[in-house]
Amino acid sequence: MFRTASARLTASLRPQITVRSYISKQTSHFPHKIPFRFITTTPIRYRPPTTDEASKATGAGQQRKPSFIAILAVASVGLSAYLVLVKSREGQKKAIEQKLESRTKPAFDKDKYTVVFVLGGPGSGKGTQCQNLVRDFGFVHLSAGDLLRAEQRRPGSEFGELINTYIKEGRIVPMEITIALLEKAMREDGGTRFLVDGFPRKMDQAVKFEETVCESKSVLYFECPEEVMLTRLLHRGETSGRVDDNIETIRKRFKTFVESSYPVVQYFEKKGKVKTVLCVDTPEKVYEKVKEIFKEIFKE
Ligand SMILES: Nc1ncnc2c1ncn2[C@@H]1O[C@H](COP(=O)(O)OP(=O)(O)O)[C@@H](O)[C@H]1O
Ligand SMILES: O=c1ccn([C@@H]2O[C@H](COP(=O)(O)OP(=O)(O)O)[C@@H](O)[C@H]2O)c(=O)[nH]1
Repeated sequence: MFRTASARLTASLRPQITVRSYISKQTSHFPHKIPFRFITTTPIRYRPPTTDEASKATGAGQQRKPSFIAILAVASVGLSAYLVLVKSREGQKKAIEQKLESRTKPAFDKDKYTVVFVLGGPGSGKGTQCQNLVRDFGFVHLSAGDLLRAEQRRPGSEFGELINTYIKEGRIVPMEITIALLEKAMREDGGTRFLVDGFPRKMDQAVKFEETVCESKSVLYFECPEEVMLTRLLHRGETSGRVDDNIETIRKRFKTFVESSYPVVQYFEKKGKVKTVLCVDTPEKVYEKVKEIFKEIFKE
């Protein structure tokens, strides 16, 4: 990480040094002083050097080797910037942690707010079905992945690089960040019925969210064979522009799902909250089953 930050800094500084020294040489030596190679013993009429000759004489355009001191200076600037970023990121993470720790009850009362967790492997169709539920049941769709990607793109975000790294590696972003984003989105929306899509993906997230934000009413679980999810994700990857819709990251996401996320489904199963839908059929057929389940749970 440090290397990347300092390398980027070096890269961004290097052209400026070259351009600046080129300009200062241009103004101090040319045209008042004629470069040495244009002074000859035979008197000739002065002709201004061509751009090519001038640049050869001044050394502009040539690859300069940065001195050791310059490299050291750039590296230490890079390191300091990186340490400041880490300190402020850690500070912010700690502040969220403390805020959550200090709560004695969830921020949202489960009798006034309805939270349904929508779980399933990557590419099982969670997002697709959530859109149908928003249309027919007046739910607000909160995709944890979308919220993380938005935070990653937000200019000035302390977590942008960290989120990008976790997503690219198919790992689960530290829970404080995701929980804070979900809670903020719930507050800002002002609705009362939420589909929390793709979260919780790990036991610590499940426990912390229910303790501090809101207890879930139900869990919708999309069961899907890996080969089917793989085909869908590779197809989605052709247009999604997502850094994780590629074969290498997809394999890692499957592993993370089996090791960390499936235990969450089992945890809620023991509590009798899970409704499972097999989703190898067409989106329309899958939705028929989902709709029946929602009609049953939310009949009013
Ligand atoms: N039942 C389905 N049959 C075929 N393709 C589907 C089905 N459901 C979703 N898809 C497609 O598969 C891809 C992954 O679906 P998506 O809803 O984004 O999954 P998830 O949110 O679980 O990652 C998308 O390109 C979507 O259009
Ligand atoms: O609570 C979450 C939800 C998502 N992610 C990250 O976001 C990626 C994409 O998740 P999303 O739900 O958008 O897509 P899916 O994997 O379900 O297709 C995951 O692989 C994780 O790296 C995370 O860290 N925590």
